[in-house]
Amino acid sequence: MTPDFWQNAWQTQQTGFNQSKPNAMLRQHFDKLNVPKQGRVFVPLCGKSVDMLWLLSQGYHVVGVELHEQAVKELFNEHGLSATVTAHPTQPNLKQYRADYQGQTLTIWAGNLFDVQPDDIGQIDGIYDRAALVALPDDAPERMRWQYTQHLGTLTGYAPQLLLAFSYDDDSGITDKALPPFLVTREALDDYYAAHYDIQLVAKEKAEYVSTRADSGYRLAYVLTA
Ligand SMILES: C[S@@+](CC[C@H](N)C(=O)[O-])C[C@H]1O[C@@H](n2cnc3c(N)ncnc32)[C@H](O)[C@@H]1O
Repeated sequence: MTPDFWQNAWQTQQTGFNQSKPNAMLRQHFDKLNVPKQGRVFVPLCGKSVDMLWLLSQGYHVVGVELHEQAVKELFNEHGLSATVTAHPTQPNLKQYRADYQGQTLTIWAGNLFDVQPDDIGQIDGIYDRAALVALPDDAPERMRWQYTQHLGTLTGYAPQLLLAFSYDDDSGITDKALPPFLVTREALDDYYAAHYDIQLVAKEKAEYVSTRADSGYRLAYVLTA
């Protein structure tokens, strides 16, 4: 999806992906990454997810990237965090928001993930992908999802990753492929990541609602380790 699509989604409040409380699969499976306390967790396409507050509360520093700057401001404001805002030294489209939270640091780059470089985010010990990979299409010629996974690897050195995804009961009936969230099959995951990670499906839970299409299916949690 283009940046315009997401800016418009936020502006028109089509943000059904926002959660009111920390994700159950995050809480249950994040420790499988073995990220040391005080380690640094990267949250790509982070929105204003409360999952980041949960990660901070567990003793991790969090680094996120989000296109929609207003969402970043809301994240800090809604949790009573006073952000220090800094311009990027060379990239005019990036702005850093930073605050301390319970002894840890929350750093969010407001801007496009593809403009962010490894030096901007520093050493990363773990990655949390919820509604990031599935938010991107993979149609040729852009292959945005492929580009995302390769850039994520460059940014993080393929740090261990908790990746949340979903599947439908019956994929054959899904015809609307124009809007996110997109189905990411195991074959596609292997294509993106198998050269760098061991990919383990650690949970598959039946759910009545797995996407904005209201199709029932399964919530999936993958742990990716080098
Ligand atoms: C489906 S939402 C998920 C947000 C968050 N991960 C969550 O769980 O609530 C996808 C988010 O990615 C952001 N986004 C999309 N493309 C982006 C890009 N290229 N760089 C940074 N953020 C992007 C959108 O603005 C949106 O907030």
